[in-house]
Amino acid sequence: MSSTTRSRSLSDPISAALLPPPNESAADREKRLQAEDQAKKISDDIDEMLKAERNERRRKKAIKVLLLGQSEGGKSTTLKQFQLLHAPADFHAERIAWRFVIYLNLVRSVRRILDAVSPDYEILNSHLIDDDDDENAEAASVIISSADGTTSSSYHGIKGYENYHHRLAPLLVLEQRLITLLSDEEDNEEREATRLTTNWGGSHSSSSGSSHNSKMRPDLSRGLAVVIPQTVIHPSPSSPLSPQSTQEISVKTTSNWKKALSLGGRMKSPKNPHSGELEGWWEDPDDPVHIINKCAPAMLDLWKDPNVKRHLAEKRLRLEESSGFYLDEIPRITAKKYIPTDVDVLKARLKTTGVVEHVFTIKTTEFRGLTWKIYDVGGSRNQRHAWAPFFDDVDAIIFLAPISTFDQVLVEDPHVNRLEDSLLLWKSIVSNKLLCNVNVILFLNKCDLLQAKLDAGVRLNQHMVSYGDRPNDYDSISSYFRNKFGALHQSYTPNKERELYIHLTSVTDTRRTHTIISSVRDFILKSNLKIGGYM
Ligand SMILES: Nc1nc2c(ncn2[C@@H]2O[C@H](COP(=O)(O)OP(=O)(O)OP(=O)(O)O)[C@@H](O)[C@H]2O)c(=O)[nH]1
Ligand SMILES: [Mg+2]
Repeated sequence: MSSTTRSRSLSDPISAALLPPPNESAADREKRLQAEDQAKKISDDIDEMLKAERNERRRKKAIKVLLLGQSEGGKSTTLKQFQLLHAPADFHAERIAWRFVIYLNLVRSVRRILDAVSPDYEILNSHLIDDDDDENAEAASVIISSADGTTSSSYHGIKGYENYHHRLAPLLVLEQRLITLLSDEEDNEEREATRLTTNWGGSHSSSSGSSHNSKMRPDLSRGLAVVIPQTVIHPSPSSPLSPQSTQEISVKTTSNWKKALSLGGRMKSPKNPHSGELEGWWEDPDDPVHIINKCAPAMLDLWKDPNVKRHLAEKRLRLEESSGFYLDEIPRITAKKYIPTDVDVLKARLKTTGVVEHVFTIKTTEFRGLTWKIYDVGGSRNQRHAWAPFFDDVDAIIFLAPISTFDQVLVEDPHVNRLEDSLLLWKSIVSNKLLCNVNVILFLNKCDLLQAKLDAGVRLNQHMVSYGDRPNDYDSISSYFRNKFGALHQSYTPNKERELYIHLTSVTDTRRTHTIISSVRDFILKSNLKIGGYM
């Protein structure tokens, strides 16, 4: 240390105290400098130790992120993207298990079509028929006779309905089997929950699941749910449909379903000819693929039938925009040796119940490995009570608002517009005092579906009067939503310093989502370190 560094202002009492004594001898000076050097070394060592300790603490502390938003908003899909980016080996190891969910999603789409073109559909919806509408009035006359039991084969909406129903009946039976497969056989508690959740079992759901990890919080459930239509197997084409036949239901499963279904116990590769082992599921006569594969031509015929298409258009059923849509890829999905691609897994619809914790070790250039805990929650209304226990020590929230849903209603309450629900939910999150210091990142999601909807001529102002006569194009509408959500944050946040980051996303698009996730990850990391005083 040079003496020039000590030329401090005498008005500073510390500087004055540190000044060398007047008339200091050369020997004393040497001694003093040595002592100062030693003191500095000790101080540097302490700094170094503190830094190492801080790094260690930083390494150990998990960053906690909550994924929030309404059901079908894209939370679990965002989580899959995190996994694909940061734990690709795990993602790929689980890929094969998603085959069953994808089959279920496919069966569901087929069922929705069959229901929509069924003669009984009109019975269920007869209260909607406008007497002034000639076409519907004609349908109504058929309905009446159908209700009398006299028109079992006289439905003239789509020709060949009975034939389709007959050819596709095995799929409806398979549905039940797939649900059983997806529930965890080894876990009685979960199996009970599974049974309770399904209406065809005769009882009702206990929904927000039980915890399997005693260390987890009370509401933390590791359960996932397979979204499938309620299983109503029609005894005959003209039998009345259950009013709930197209309702979504959940089957609780544990994370074990992925392991259990990954490659099956009897499958080995390469196989031993004497062991009874199978090379792949396609050699197992009990595997669902055989029914799926056999029904493929009938599925294709149904989906390509111009009459069916016309009926769906009349009923404004745009299956292409619904979750878990695979009808455009029937030959590939139903092939005996089908292995789901990354995109297939991202598109698969699996409803979440409770709160599911996922732990990642994320490596960045700055950190060798930092633990991230990402909580994926169930977004439907009856699941939202489970969110609050996670609010107290969360570092960031990624809120997903699907903006393509402006013309849709909630599954759980058909009187509520889905976008209105998202806005209200957003308002309640951003105004929450417990969350006032939590970073909030907003994903305005399903932008690809928004674009498709606008291309199909759907007008926003017919569903949101406040939009007025502004242009009905993607750019205008997406910035309108950006401003609307942004303004709510601005008005209601208790922390006016909090910056809001808004991204327009389509979280099934891997390349773009990975770029967004990386920037969100770095932002969360930086602000977390800032708050912790590490930067
Ligand atoms: N086309 C398209 N599909 C999406 C997008 N985001 C999600 N999906 C699909 O929408 C469906 C619902 O997404 P999820 O991620 O399961 O929704 P969630 O928010 O987890 O829903 P809950 O678990 O019920 O709360 C899935 O089939 C996804 O593949 C998107 O941006 N574009
Ligand atoms: Mg989910």
